[in-house]
Amino acid sequence: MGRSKKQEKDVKIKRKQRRVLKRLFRYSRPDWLLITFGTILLLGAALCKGFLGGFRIGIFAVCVSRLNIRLRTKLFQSYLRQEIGFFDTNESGKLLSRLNHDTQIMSSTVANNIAQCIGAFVKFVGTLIMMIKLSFHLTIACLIGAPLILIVTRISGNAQGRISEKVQDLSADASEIAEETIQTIRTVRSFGNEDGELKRFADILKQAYKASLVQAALSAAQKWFVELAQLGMSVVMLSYGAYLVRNNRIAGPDLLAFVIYQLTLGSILSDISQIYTALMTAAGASQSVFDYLDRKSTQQPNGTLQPAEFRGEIEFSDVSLFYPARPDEVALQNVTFKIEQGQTCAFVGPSGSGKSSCINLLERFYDPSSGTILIDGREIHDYDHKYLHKKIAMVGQEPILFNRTIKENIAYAIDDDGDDDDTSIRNETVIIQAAEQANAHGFVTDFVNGYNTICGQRGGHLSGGQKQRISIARAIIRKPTILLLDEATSALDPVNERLIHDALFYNKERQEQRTVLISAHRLSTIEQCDKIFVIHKGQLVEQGTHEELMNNGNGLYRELVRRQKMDIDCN
Ligand SMILES: Nc1ncnc2c1ncn2[C@@H]1O[C@H](COP(=O)(O)OP(=O)(O)OP(=O)(O)O)[C@@H](O)[C@H]1O
Repeated sequence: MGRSKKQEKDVKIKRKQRRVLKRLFRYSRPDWLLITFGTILLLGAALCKGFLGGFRIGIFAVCVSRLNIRLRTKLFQSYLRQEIGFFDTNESGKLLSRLNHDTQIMSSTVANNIAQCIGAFVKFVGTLIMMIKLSFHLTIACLIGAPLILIVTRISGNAQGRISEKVQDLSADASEIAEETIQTIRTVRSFGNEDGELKRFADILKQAYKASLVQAALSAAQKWFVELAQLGMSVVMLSYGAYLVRNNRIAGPDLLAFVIYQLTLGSILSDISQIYTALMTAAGASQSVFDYLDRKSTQQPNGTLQPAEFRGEIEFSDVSLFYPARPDEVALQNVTFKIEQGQTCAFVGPSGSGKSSCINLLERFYDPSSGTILIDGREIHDYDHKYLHKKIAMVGQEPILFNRTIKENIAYAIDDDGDDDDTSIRNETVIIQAAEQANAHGFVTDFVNGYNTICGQRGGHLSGGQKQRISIARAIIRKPTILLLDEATSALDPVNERLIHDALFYNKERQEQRTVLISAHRLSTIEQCDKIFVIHKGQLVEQGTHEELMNNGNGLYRELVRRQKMDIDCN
């Protein structure tokens, strides 16, 4: 019974409220025009706010993407301009982490905080003006703690910037480990060392996590300090405000308004402090990116020479080389030799003696530390970069193919002057010709997809010998005047090796005048060379034809040949 009484009472109250509301509306009826106008304004404002808010988010998203694209393109461009020594000392995983990860942090933080920074600044100035208008003395009292907040923010922001730099470095190290492990997964698997690599990776991430904890602690401490300082400022301001009211130097309502402004200013200062910290964190992440962006290649700039005639004479004059990664060890020492146009010459010598280094210098992967390299009597760096690499082609010790079709890999060296049918038919013909010369046509046509077979990452879908032959085809398709072969046929069986050597340089009458330089361990393959250079511990110790060198009783070449013959006989 009691319950129904309570319900009746509630119903009565609700009816009363409704009546009051209806009455209120009735009273407002004369102002319906103004109310309608106000409602329209309200809706309009809400719509505008929503529209502008959405627009703002969209615009900043676009800004982030544009900034990111610009940064990444510039950074990638800067990488491509660096000398090869740069890549010897800066691991690819690190470079990729900078390119993909750090640039993302930079662009998103900067683009998102710029607007907030400007907004906070405008609000700060506006609020300050209003406060000064209400009471200059109170404003001064209120701002007494502000410099302290700014100083602490600055110190903490800078420290967080440094930590952020460290975290980015560590995350680049982790990328490096992941990249290296994935690239070398066969070796890792063959030693069963997956756990070891995982541990290396996780240890670095743990270090990054520890640094992030310090960063989080700093940021929390900063927040507490700012809040505390604001509280202190409010206490000072209120005590002083009460004193001013008591002495009739400020009206009570003005003090109330001032308090509201002061609270607003406090939250703006807190925003500014957070924005500063975020910008400093971005600055930390940016440091290495900017270091790479600003880095100038240490290699001598390329020249502009593009002579109509390129004969292919090579001359090393007192050339020494110290690799940037090992600046204290000499790789080549005072090497001097001359190779005439069209000659086929070979570098021989024990492993690590400096054969590839000579070839690296001719590719301009490195500049000599001293001495000069002349081609057709002109210093190698005087030639235009593209021109030089059209005239000089190289097949390296570990030929790398792209993860494209065989056709595309061989055509990599062709300058496409259009994609019309004529060009592609012409290209197809030269691709097959080059593959035939490199003794690759046979095995390529045996594949189900022929020239459209995908080679896999770094050519991983092909055997070592197949990779070498595709690389040779890619090198000779340009009809280079100088051909550098650095152990380029080492993975082939002797029959195939002989066939390629015959096709490339021993049947000279079939060839255009081409200078060929071979670095080889299998000495039987280079006996017919016009000149053989014997390199030992970075020095050129002998040179001559096979017969001349064999006649040198104490010569290193004769000794190397003897040892190889013994090995063959023993086997
Ligand atoms: N990029 C590099 N950075 C630092 N040192 C290098 C680099 N490349 C080669 N070296 C060093 O230079 C020396 C000569 O190496 P090079 O590759 O020219 O020898 P090589 O005669 O071609 O050896 P191999 O017959 O084993 O291929 C070696 O001591 C080697 O360790």
